[in-house]
Amino acid sequence: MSTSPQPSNGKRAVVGVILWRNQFLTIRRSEHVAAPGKICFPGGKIELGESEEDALIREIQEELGILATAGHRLYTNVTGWGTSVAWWLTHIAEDAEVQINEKEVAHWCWMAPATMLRHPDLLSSNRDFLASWRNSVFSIPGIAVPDIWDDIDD
Ligand SMILES: Nc1nc2c([nH]c(=O)n2[C@@H]2O[C@H](COP(=O)(O)OP(=O)(O)OP(=O)(O)O)[C@@H](O)[C@H]2O)c(=O)[nH]1
Repeated sequence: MSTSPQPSNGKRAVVGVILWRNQFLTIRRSEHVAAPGKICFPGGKIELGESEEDALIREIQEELGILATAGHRLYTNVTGWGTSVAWWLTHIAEDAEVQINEKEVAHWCWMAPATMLRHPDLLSSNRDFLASWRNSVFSIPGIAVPDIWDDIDD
């Protein structure tokens, strides 16, 4: 767990890290939301009085039309724009059928960590999450940091 030096603006968000065969479930944000077209994990803002777990499950249902379960919190940071983000290991059923909400999500896919880290459209705060994982600030059960990352600058 890490605390970033940026001050928080009081906004809180939660993000779901969903794994399948050494890949993460990633979305491309739609053109109608903040940070349009950026690549990131599913998630969103935590409403007043809502727990991180409830917000996580609600956001994944809204964006992907699937029922998720919260595993545990992997990491927290504060984005460059002041939002406090909780990053949760999250589980979905093997046979879950994703149906994206096109107002919020343009596309989804499974993406290898190194591909995500190198992606030109990656949401910048996700680079911090991936770099911190790579630097063993936290571990993600079920997946090892890929060796190929030795070649990538962070
Ligand atoms: N969904 C998502 N948000 C992320 C990620 N990483 C990250 O820093 N965030 C930040 O978490 C916050 C949640 O953003 P969001 O725009 O997805 O939330 P939302 O759907 O509730 O927004 P809205 O209701 O205003 O449309 C934003 O500040 C966003 O930049 C990520 O991987 N996925």
